[in-house]
Amino acid sequence: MAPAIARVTEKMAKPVTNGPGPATLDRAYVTFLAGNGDYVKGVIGLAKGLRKVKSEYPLVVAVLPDVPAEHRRMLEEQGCIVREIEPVYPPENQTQFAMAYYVINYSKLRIWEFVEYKKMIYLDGDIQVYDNIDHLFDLADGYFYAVMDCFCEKTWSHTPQYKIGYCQQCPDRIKWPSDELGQPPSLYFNAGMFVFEPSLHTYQDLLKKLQITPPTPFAEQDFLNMYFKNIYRPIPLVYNLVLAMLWRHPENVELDKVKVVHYCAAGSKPWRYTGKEENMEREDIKLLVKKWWDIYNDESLDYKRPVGMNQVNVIGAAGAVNQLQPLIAAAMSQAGAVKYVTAPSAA
Ligand SMILES: O=c1ccn([C@@H]2O[C@H](COP(=O)(O)OP(=O)(O)O)[C@@H](O)[C@H]2O)c(=O)[nH]1
Ligand SMILES: OC[C@H]1O[C@H](O[C@@H]2[C@@H](O)[C@H](O)[C@@H](O)[C@H](O)[C@@H]2O)[C@H](O)[C@@H](O)[C@H]1O
Ligand SMILES: [Mn+2]
Repeated sequence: MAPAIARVTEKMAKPVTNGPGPATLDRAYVTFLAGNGDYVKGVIGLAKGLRKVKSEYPLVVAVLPDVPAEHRRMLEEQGCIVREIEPVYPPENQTQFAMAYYVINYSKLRIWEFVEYKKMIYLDGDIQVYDNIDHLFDLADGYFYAVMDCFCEKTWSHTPQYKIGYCQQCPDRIKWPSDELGQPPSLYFNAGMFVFEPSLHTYQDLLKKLQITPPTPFAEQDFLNMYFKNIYRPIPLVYNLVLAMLWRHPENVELDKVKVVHYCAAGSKPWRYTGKEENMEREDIKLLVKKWWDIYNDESLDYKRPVGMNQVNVIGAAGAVNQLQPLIAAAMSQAGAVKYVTAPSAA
Protein backbone atom coordinates (compact mmCIF):
# COMPACT_ATOMS: atom_id res chain seq x y z
CA MET A 1 0.00 0.00 0.00
CA ALA A 2 1.52 3.29 -1.11
CA PRO A 3 2.24 5.69 1.80
CA ALA A 4 -0.23 8.51 2.25
CA ILE A 5 1.17 11.78 0.94
CA ALA A 6 0.20 14.87 2.92
CA ARG A 7 -2.38 16.61 0.75
CA VAL A 8 -1.25 20.02 -0.44
CA THR A 9 -4.31 20.99 -2.41
CA GLU A 10 -4.27 23.45 -5.29
CA LYS A 11 -6.53 25.66 -3.05
CA MET A 12 -3.30 26.48 -1.26
CA ALA A 13 -1.59 27.32 -4.50
CA LYS A 14 -2.76 30.90 -4.83
CA PRO A 15 -2.44 32.70 -1.46
CA VAL A 16 -5.51 34.89 -0.98
CA THR A 17 -3.94 38.17 -0.01
CA ASN A 18 -5.69 41.28 1.19
CA GLY A 19 -3.63 43.55 -1.00
CA PRO A 20 -0.25 45.10 -0.30
CA GLY A 21 0.86 44.93 3.28
CA PRO A 22 3.99 43.91 5.22
CA ALA A 23 5.23 40.47 4.23
CA THR A 24 4.97 38.23 7.32
CA LEU A 25 8.53 38.61 8.55
CA ASP A 26 8.54 35.42 10.63
CA ARG A 27 8.89 33.24 7.54
CA ALA A 28 11.84 32.80 5.19
CA TYR A 29 13.50 30.40 2.78
CA VAL A 30 16.92 29.25 3.89
CA THR A 31 19.82 27.58 2.09
CA PHE A 32 23.33 26.53 3.06
CA LEU A 33 26.63 27.56 1.44
CA ALA A 34 30.09 26.14 2.18
CA GLY A 35 33.48 26.69 0.59
CA ASN A 36 34.82 29.18 -1.97
CA GLY A 37 33.82 27.12 -5.00
CA ASP A 38 30.99 27.34 -7.51
CA TYR A 39 27.99 26.43 -5.33
CA VAL A 40 27.57 30.20 -4.87
CA LYS A 41 26.21 30.15 -8.44
CA GLY A 42 23.55 27.71 -7.27
CA VAL A 43 22.49 30.05 -4.47
CA ILE A 44 22.41 33.10 -6.78
CA GLY A 45 20.27 31.09 -9.21
CA LEU A 46 17.95 30.10 -6.36
CA ALA A 47 17.59 33.74 -5.21
CA LYS A 48 16.66 34.79 -8.76
CA GLY A 49 14.29 31.84 -9.19
CA LEU A 50 12.39 32.73 -6.01
CA ARG A 51 12.13 36.32 -7.29
CA LYS A 52 10.86 35.10 -10.65
CA VAL A 53 7.99 33.18 -8.99
CA LYS A 54 7.24 36.28 -6.89
CA SER A 55 7.85 34.64 -3.54
CA GLU A 56 6.84 36.90 -0.65
CA TYR A 57 9.63 35.76 1.63
CA PRO A 58 13.36 36.47 1.90
CA LEU A 59 16.14 33.95 1.27
CA VAL A 60 18.51 33.49 4.20
CA VAL A 61 21.90 31.98 3.33
CA ALA A 62 23.68 30.16 6.18
CA VAL A 63 27.36 30.47 5.24
CA LEU A 64 30.32 28.64 6.74
CA PRO A 65 33.34 30.79 7.69
CA ASP A 66 35.18 29.61 4.55
CA VAL A 67 32.74 31.44 2.24
CA PRO A 68 34.75 34.43 0.96
CA ALA A 69 33.68 38.07 1.41
CA GLU A 70 33.26 38.46 -2.35
CA HIS A 71 30.71 35.62 -2.46
CA ARG A 72 28.84 37.08 0.53
CA ARG A 73 28.75 40.45 -1.24
CA MET A 74 27.34 38.83 -4.39
CA LEU A 75 24.62 37.17 -2.32
CA GLU A 76 23.68 40.40 -0.53
CA GLU A 77 23.62 42.14 -3.90
CA GLN A 78 20.97 39.59 -4.90
CA GLY A 79 18.85 40.53 -1.87
CA CYS A 80 19.87 37.53 0.27
CA ILE A 81 20.22 37.73 4.07
CA VAL A 82 23.68 36.27 4.79
CA ARG A 83 24.14 34.61 8.20
CA GLU A 84 27.49 33.09 9.20
CA ILE A 85 27.28 29.76 11.04
CA GLU A 86 29.91 27.62 12.70
CA PRO A 87 30.52 24.16 11.22
CA VAL A 88 28.93 21.12 12.85
CA TYR A 89 30.96 17.91 12.82
CA PRO A 90 29.68 14.40 13.54
CA PRO A 91 31.45 12.35 16.20
CA GLU A 92 34.84 10.87 15.29
CA ASN A 93 34.09 8.07 12.84
CA GLN A 94 35.43 5.70 10.25
CA THR A 95 32.29 6.07 8.10
CA GLN A 96 32.58 6.03 4.36
CA PHE A 97 30.12 8.81 3.40
CA ALA A 98 28.30 8.27 0.10
CA MET A 99 30.17 11.40 -1.01
CA ALA A 100 33.28 12.44 0.97
CA TYR A 101 32.13 16.08 1.13
CA TYR A 102 28.87 15.10 2.84
CA VAL A 103 30.64 15.62 6.18
CA ILE A 104 30.14 19.39 5.80
CA ASN A 105 26.40 18.92 5.33
CA TYR A 106 25.95 18.34 9.06
CA SER A 107 26.40 22.12 9.37
CA LYS A 108 22.86 22.45 7.94
CA LEU A 109 21.67 21.68 11.49
CA ARG A 110 22.55 25.26 12.52
CA ILE A 111 19.39 26.54 10.77
CA TRP A 112 17.27 25.30 13.69
CA GLU A 113 18.86 28.18 15.62
CA PHE A 114 17.25 30.81 13.36
CA VAL A 115 14.39 31.29 15.82
CA GLU A 116 13.55 34.82 14.65
CA TYR A 117 11.64 32.84 12.01
CA LYS A 118 8.60 30.78 13.04
CA LYS A 119 8.57 28.68 9.85
CA MET A 120 11.26 28.15 7.23
CA ILE A 121 11.61 26.23 4.01
CA TYR A 122 15.11 24.79 3.54
CA LEU A 123 16.36 24.43 -0.04
CA ASP A 124 19.74 23.03 -1.12
CA GLY A 125 21.86 25.36 -3.25
CA ASP A 126 21.47 22.91 -6.17
CA ILE A 127 17.69 23.37 -6.20
CA GLN A 128 15.62 25.68 -8.42
CA VAL A 129 12.03 26.81 -7.75
CA TYR A 130 9.98 27.13 -10.97
CA ASP A 131 6.54 27.71 -9.41
CA ASN A 132 5.51 29.67 -6.32
CA ILE A 133 5.52 27.38 -3.25
CA ASP A 134 4.83 30.03 -0.59
CA HIS A 135 1.65 28.13 0.36
CA LEU A 136 3.81 25.47 2.01
CA PHE A 137 4.43 27.94 4.85
CA ASP A 138 0.75 27.45 5.76
CA LEU A 139 1.05 23.71 6.36
CA ALA A 140 0.05 22.75 9.91
CA ASP A 141 2.70 23.33 12.58
CA GLY A 142 4.22 20.43 14.50
CA TYR A 143 5.30 18.31 11.54
CA PHE A 144 8.39 17.95 9.36
CA TYR A 145 7.46 18.08 5.67
CA ALA A 146 9.69 16.79 2.86
CA VAL A 147 9.55 14.71 -0.32
CA MET A 148 10.30 10.99 -0.27
CA ASP A 149 13.65 9.97 -1.73
CA CYS A 150 14.47 7.10 -4.08
CA PHE A 151 16.70 4.14 -3.17
CA CYS A 152 17.57 2.99 -6.71
CA GLU A 153 20.79 4.92 -7.50
CA LYS A 154 24.23 3.36 -6.92
CA THR A 155 24.70 5.82 -4.05
CA TRP A 156 22.36 3.44 -2.13
CA SER A 157 24.33 0.26 -2.91
CA HIS A 158 25.30 -0.05 0.78
CA THR A 159 21.68 -0.61 1.87
CA PRO A 160 19.53 -3.78 2.08
CA GLN A 161 16.74 -2.09 0.11
CA TYR A 162 19.10 -1.46 -2.83
CA LYS A 163 20.43 -5.02 -2.65
CA ILE A 164 16.94 -6.51 -3.03
CA GLY A 165 15.69 -3.83 -5.45
CA TYR A 166 13.10 -2.39 -3.03
CA CYS A 167 12.14 1.27 -3.33
CA GLN A 168 9.51 3.25 -1.39
CA GLN A 169 8.66 5.00 -4.67
CA CYS A 170 7.14 1.70 -5.90
CA PRO A 171 6.62 -0.51 -2.82
CA ASP A 172 4.68 -3.11 -4.84
CA ARG A 173 7.36 -3.69 -7.53
CA ILE A 174 9.56 -5.79 -5.22
CA LYS A 175 7.75 -6.44 -1.98
CA TRP A 176 9.75 -5.98 1.22
CA PRO A 177 10.45 -9.52 2.64
CA SER A 178 9.13 -8.77 6.16
CA ASP A 179 9.50 -12.36 7.36
CA GLU A 180 13.22 -12.28 6.47
CA LEU A 181 14.12 -8.59 7.08
CA GLY A 182 11.42 -7.47 9.51
CA GLN A 183 9.77 -4.06 9.10
CA PRO A 184 10.38 -2.30 5.76
CA PRO A 185 12.48 0.89 5.95
CA SER A 186 10.51 3.87 7.30
CA LEU A 187 9.34 6.60 4.95
CA TYR A 188 12.64 8.32 4.08
CA PHE A 189 12.91 11.89 2.81
CA ASN A 190 15.44 13.69 0.66
CA ALA A 191 17.02 16.39 2.85
CA GLY A 192 17.54 18.83 0.00
CA MET A 193 14.16 20.48 0.70
CA PHE A 194 12.01 20.54 3.83
CA VAL A 195 9.51 22.69 5.75
CA PHE A 196 10.43 23.08 9.41
CA GLU A 197 10.05 25.25 12.52
CA PRO A 198 13.27 26.65 14.05
CA SER A 199 13.43 26.01 17.80
CA LEU A 200 16.27 26.34 20.31
CA HIS A 201 15.07 23.25 22.14
CA THR A 202 15.10 21.16 18.95
CA TYR A 203 18.45 22.70 17.93
CA GLN A 204 20.15 21.81 21.21
CA ASP A 205 18.60 18.32 21.18
CA LEU A 206 19.72 17.74 17.58
CA LEU A 207 23.34 18.61 18.44
CA LYS A 208 23.25 16.53 21.62
CA LYS A 209 21.85 13.46 19.84
CA LEU A 210 24.26 13.94 16.91
CA GLN A 211 27.22 13.45 19.22
CA ILE A 212 25.94 9.99 20.26
CA THR A 213 24.74 8.87 16.81
CA PRO A 214 27.23 6.88 14.70
CA PRO A 215 27.50 8.65 11.30
CA THR A 216 26.07 6.85 8.27
CA PRO A 217 26.64 7.18 4.49
CA PHE A 218 24.03 9.90 3.88
CA ALA A 219 25.32 11.96 6.76
CA GLU A 220 22.85 14.60 8.02
CA GLN A 221 20.11 13.28 5.72
CA ASP A 222 20.14 9.92 7.52
CA PHE A 223 20.36 11.68 10.88
CA LEU A 224 17.40 14.01 10.14
CA ASN A 225 15.34 11.02 8.96
CA MET A 226 16.01 9.21 12.23
CA TYR A 227 15.39 12.32 14.33
CA PHE A 228 12.09 13.40 12.70
CA LYS A 229 10.79 9.90 11.96
CA ASN A 230 7.65 10.29 14.07
CA ILE A 231 6.54 13.69 12.76
CA TYR A 232 7.70 13.34 9.15
CA ARG A 233 4.90 13.88 6.64
CA PRO A 234 5.64 13.26 2.94
CA ILE A 235 4.60 16.00 0.52
CA PRO A 236 4.13 15.50 -3.23
CA LEU A 237 7.17 14.96 -5.44
CA VAL A 238 6.42 18.23 -7.32
CA TYR A 239 8.07 20.01 -4.38
CA ASN A 240 11.47 18.34 -4.81
CA LEU A 241 12.08 16.40 -8.02
CA VAL A 242 15.18 14.30 -7.27
CA LEU A 243 16.38 13.95 -10.88
CA ALA A 244 16.97 10.21 -10.68
CA MET A 245 13.18 9.84 -10.50
CA LEU A 246 13.11 10.64 -14.26
CA TRP A 247 14.81 7.36 -15.13
CA ARG A 248 14.07 5.29 -12.02
CA HIS A 249 10.31 6.03 -11.61
CA PRO A 250 9.12 7.97 -14.71
CA GLU A 251 5.58 6.72 -13.97
CA ASN A 252 5.60 8.89 -10.81
CA VAL A 253 6.72 12.09 -12.59
CA GLU A 254 4.60 14.65 -14.47
CA LEU A 255 7.41 17.03 -15.43
CA ASP A 256 5.09 19.89 -16.45
CA LYS A 257 3.59 19.88 -12.94
CA VAL A 258 6.96 19.91 -11.12
CA LYS A 259 7.47 23.09 -9.04
CA VAL A 260 10.93 22.42 -7.61
CA VAL A 261 13.86 20.65 -9.33
CA HIS A 262 16.76 19.24 -7.33
CA TYR A 263 19.92 18.93 -9.45
CA CYS A 264 21.41 16.20 -7.25
CA ALA A 265 22.12 13.45 -9.78
CA ALA A 266 25.83 13.00 -10.57
CA GLY A 267 26.78 15.45 -13.31
CA SER A 268 23.55 17.44 -13.15
CA LYS A 269 24.76 20.58 -11.31
CA PRO A 270 23.92 23.14 -14.03
CA TRP A 271 26.97 25.30 -13.35
CA ARG A 272 29.26 22.27 -13.90
CA TYR A 273 27.16 20.44 -16.53
CA THR A 274 29.15 18.70 -19.28
CA GLY A 275 26.56 16.11 -20.35
CA LYS A 276 29.16 13.33 -20.08
CA GLU A 277 27.94 11.45 -16.99
CA GLU A 278 25.36 8.67 -17.14
CA ASN A 279 21.81 9.92 -17.98
CA MET A 280 23.08 13.48 -18.54
CA GLU A 281 22.52 13.28 -22.31
CA ARG A 282 18.73 12.90 -21.78
CA GLU A 283 16.58 15.55 -23.46
CA ASP A 284 14.68 16.28 -20.21
CA ILE A 285 17.96 16.83 -18.33
CA LYS A 286 19.23 19.16 -21.06
CA LEU A 287 15.95 21.11 -20.89
CA LEU A 288 16.10 21.41 -17.08
CA VAL A 289 19.74 22.57 -17.19
CA LYS A 290 18.83 25.18 -19.84
CA LYS A 291 15.88 26.33 -17.69
CA TRP A 292 18.28 26.83 -14.79
CA TRP A 293 20.73 28.86 -16.93
CA ASP A 294 17.91 31.00 -18.40
CA ILE A 295 17.09 32.21 -14.89
CA TYR A 296 20.73 32.54 -13.80
CA ASN A 297 21.53 34.73 -16.86
CA ASP A 298 18.32 36.79 -16.74
CA GLU A 299 19.46 40.26 -15.61
CA SER A 300 15.84 41.40 -15.26
CA LEU A 301 15.71 39.05 -12.23
CA ASP A 302 18.64 40.75 -10.48
CA TYR A 303 17.71 42.29 -7.14
CA LYS A 304 16.90 46.00 -7.36
CA ARG A 305 17.47 47.61 -3.99
CA PRO A 306 14.31 49.70 -3.33
CA VAL A 307 15.12 53.43 -3.35
CA GLY A 308 15.72 54.67 0.21
CA MET A 309 15.48 51.17 1.70
CA ASN A 310 19.16 50.51 2.09
CA GLN A 311 19.06 47.55 4.45
CA VAL A 312 15.87 45.73 3.55
CA ASN A 313 16.77 42.39 2.05
CA VAL A 314 13.52 41.03 0.66
CA ILE A 315 13.41 38.74 -2.31
CA GLY A 316 9.77 39.06 -3.25
CA ALA A 317 7.29 41.88 -3.61
CA ALA A 318 5.74 43.19 -0.38
CA GLY A 319 3.33 40.40 0.41
CA ALA A 320 0.32 40.24 2.62
CA VAL A 321 -0.81 38.09 5.44
CA ASN A 322 -2.13 34.82 4.05
CA GLN A 323 -5.87 34.29 4.70
CA LEU A 324 -5.69 30.58 3.91
CA GLN A 325 -4.98 29.38 7.46
CA PRO A 326 -8.48 27.94 8.12
CA LEU A 327 -8.56 26.36 4.65
CA ILE A 328 -5.13 24.83 5.18
CA ALA A 329 -6.10 23.42 8.56
CA ALA A 330 -9.21 21.83 7.03
CA ALA A 331 -7.23 20.36 4.09
CA MET A 332 -4.53 18.97 6.35
CA SER A 333 -7.03 17.43 8.77
CA GLN A 334 -8.53 15.54 5.80
CA ALA A 335 -5.09 14.18 4.88
CA GLY A 336 -4.88 10.54 5.81
CA ALA A 337 -2.65 9.66 8.77
CA VAL A 338 0.72 8.55 7.42
CA LYS A 339 1.83 5.08 8.39
CA TYR A 340 5.20 5.23 10.18
CA VAL A 341 7.49 2.27 10.41
CA THR A 342 10.99 1.84 11.84
CA ALA A 343 13.93 3.89 10.58
CA PRO A 344 15.88 2.58 7.57
CA SER A 345 18.91 0.53 8.42
CA ALA A 346 21.34 2.89 6.73
CA ALA A 347 24.37 0.83 7.65
O1 LIG B 1 30.96 22.33 -1.63
C1 LIG B 1 29.78 22.39 -1.25
C2 LIG B 1 28.96 21.24 -1.08
C3 LIG B 1 27.65 21.41 -0.65
N1 LIG B 1 27.18 22.65 -0.38
C4 LIG B 1 25.83 22.88 0.12
O2 LIG B 1 25.32 21.66 0.66
C5 LIG B 1 24.16 21.25 -0.10
C6 LIG B 1 24.09 19.72 -0.15
O3 LIG B 1 25.10 19.22 -1.02
P1 LIG B 1 24.68 18.63 -2.45
O4 LIG B 1 23.46 19.39 -2.94
O5 LIG B 1 25.87 18.63 -3.33
O6 LIG B 1 24.22 17.15 -2.12
P2 LIG B 1 23.28 16.31 -3.07
O7 LIG B 1 21.90 16.89 -2.94
O8 LIG B 1 23.81 16.47 -4.47
O9 LIG B 1 23.46 14.95 -2.50
C7 LIG B 1 24.38 21.92 -1.45
O10 LIG B 1 23.20 22.00 -2.19
C8 LIG B 1 24.89 23.29 -1.01
O11 LIG B 1 23.82 24.07 -0.52
C9 LIG B 1 27.99 23.80 -0.55
O12 LIG B 1 27.54 24.92 -0.33
N2 LIG B 1 29.28 23.64 -0.96
O1 LIG C 1 24.50 14.85 2.84
C1 LIG C 1 23.68 13.89 2.26
C2 LIG C 1 22.93 14.47 1.05
O2 LIG C 1 21.91 13.56 0.73
C3 LIG C 1 20.97 13.91 -0.24
O3 LIG C 1 21.46 13.68 -1.53
C4 LIG C 1 21.53 12.37 -2.03
C5 LIG C 1 20.31 11.53 -1.78
O4 LIG C 1 19.17 12.27 -2.11
C6 LIG C 1 20.33 10.25 -2.60
O5 LIG C 1 19.03 9.64 -2.50
C7 LIG C 1 20.56 10.48 -4.06
O6 LIG C 1 20.71 9.23 -4.70
C8 LIG C 1 21.82 11.25 -4.25
O7 LIG C 1 21.97 11.56 -5.64
C9 LIG C 1 21.75 12.56 -3.52
O8 LIG C 1 22.99 13.19 -3.71
C10 LIG C 1 20.49 15.36 -0.18
O9 LIG C 1 20.00 15.76 -1.46
C11 LIG C 1 21.58 16.33 0.19
O10 LIG C 1 20.95 17.59 0.55
C12 LIG C 1 22.36 15.84 1.38
O11 LIG C 1 21.46 15.75 2.48
MN1 LIG D 1 21.42 18.88 -3.31
